[in-house]
Amino acid sequence: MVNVNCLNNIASVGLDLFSDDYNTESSFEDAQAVLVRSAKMHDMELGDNLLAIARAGAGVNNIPLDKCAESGIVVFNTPGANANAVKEQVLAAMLLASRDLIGGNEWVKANKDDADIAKATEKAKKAFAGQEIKGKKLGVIGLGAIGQLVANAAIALGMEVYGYDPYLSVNAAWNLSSEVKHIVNVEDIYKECNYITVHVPALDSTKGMINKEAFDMMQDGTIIINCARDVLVDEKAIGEALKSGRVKKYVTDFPNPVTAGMEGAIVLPHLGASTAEAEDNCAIMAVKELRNYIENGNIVNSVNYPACDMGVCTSAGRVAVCHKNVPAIISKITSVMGDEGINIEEMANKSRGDYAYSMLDISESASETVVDKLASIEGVIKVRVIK
Ligand SMILES: NC(=O)C1=CN([C@@H]2O[C@H](COP(=O)(O)OP(=O)(O)OC[C@H]3O[C@@H](n4cnc5c(N)ncnc54)[C@H](O)[C@@H]3O)[C@@H](O)[C@H]2O)C=CC1
Ligand SMILES: O=C(O)C(=O)COP(=O)(O)O
Repeated sequence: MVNVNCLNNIASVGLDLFSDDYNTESSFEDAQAVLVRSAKMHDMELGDNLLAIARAGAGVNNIPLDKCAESGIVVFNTPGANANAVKEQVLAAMLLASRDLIGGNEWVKANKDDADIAKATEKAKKAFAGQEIKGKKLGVIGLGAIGQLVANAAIALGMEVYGYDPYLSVNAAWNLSSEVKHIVNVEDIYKECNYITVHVPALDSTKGMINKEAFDMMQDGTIIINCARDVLVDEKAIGEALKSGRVKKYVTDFPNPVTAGMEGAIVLPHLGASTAEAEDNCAIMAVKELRNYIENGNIVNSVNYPACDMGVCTSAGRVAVCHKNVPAIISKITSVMGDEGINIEEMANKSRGDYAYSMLDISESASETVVDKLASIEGVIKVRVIK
């Protein structure tokens, strides 16, 4: 039985994909596999039995990726599975920041008992007049799964779109409308755009990237949308930019003690991925990734170990080894097999930064002796007999 712990609510359509060999009611301490959304895991004690964590979503800043890699715990996310939900929220955010629909609706609620509300409406409405997004310039910072959908949708809505992503993958570039203007210096976005939306992960290199210097370059009345992470925007600086009129509206998906009451901000309670469709997509992808890793040893969509996929094992045995990415370790692993008279029928080795992963399809199932010998090699972190 494989113990699975869910740190957040995970859509049942995903959990239903676990076979009877999985117990999805496990405690965290006893779990071999964990499913998580936004629960913060940095201070959690990671058990020796824990093999994998799947983030049903995109952002992994709530998970201690290096600590997991060091312990041979493979962390997965679900790239793109909630991107459309966030794209639709960004479109709504641009419209909410452009038309005072929230203020207008509040006025209606406040005047609901007025028998003459229809007449009063025609006088009051000028207070809620807005602007159109068609023809305006939108800057998209980060053109991954979400950014590219936002950019393409904005083109379809008649906006002029500037896109910035120095690490853009070739696949992502293929998906991007040719009408998106390729920006190589992010300052051009700050200087030129009426709307700016950010879609980068929270990393040391991106924290506070939208700061005072950025606001100083912007035009008065710029609208900022942040459905990525609060830490990307310097909150003191945006508070001041809202006061001065440099920024007209800040739409953020991340309430905190600073943003929650910020004048000029529209603050949403982290709803970007909260659609039935996105929750189902993420749960299905996360469970499939976990099962593929637990049952076959394959790594697909990991954020701390390399991709490594040998399909379903057709040999008599398969061993998977999480190890450090250091010289001579592969020859030590294969020597153990040779010394034990085991034939390696197929093998894969992949590395990612300081860590690597080897899978060996072998002529017999690895014995305890083989596992002990592999585990004692310096730099080997975790050895698993898959078959
Ligand atoms: N509000 C919500 O509920 C949700 C928020 N998110 C947030 O949105 C972020 C992006 O999500 P996805 O698009 O799915 O991720 P992704 O990994 O597909 O795209 C991120 C993009 O950012 C780019 N990037 C990294 N550093 C950059 C920099 N300094 N400047 C410009 N571009 C940079 C990368 O090259 C990549 O193309 C997530 O990391 C997460 O924090 C994601 C899903 C839901
Ligand atoms: O996928 C992401 O990065 C998100 O921010 C979504 O978070 P959630 O799964 O709604 O807690």
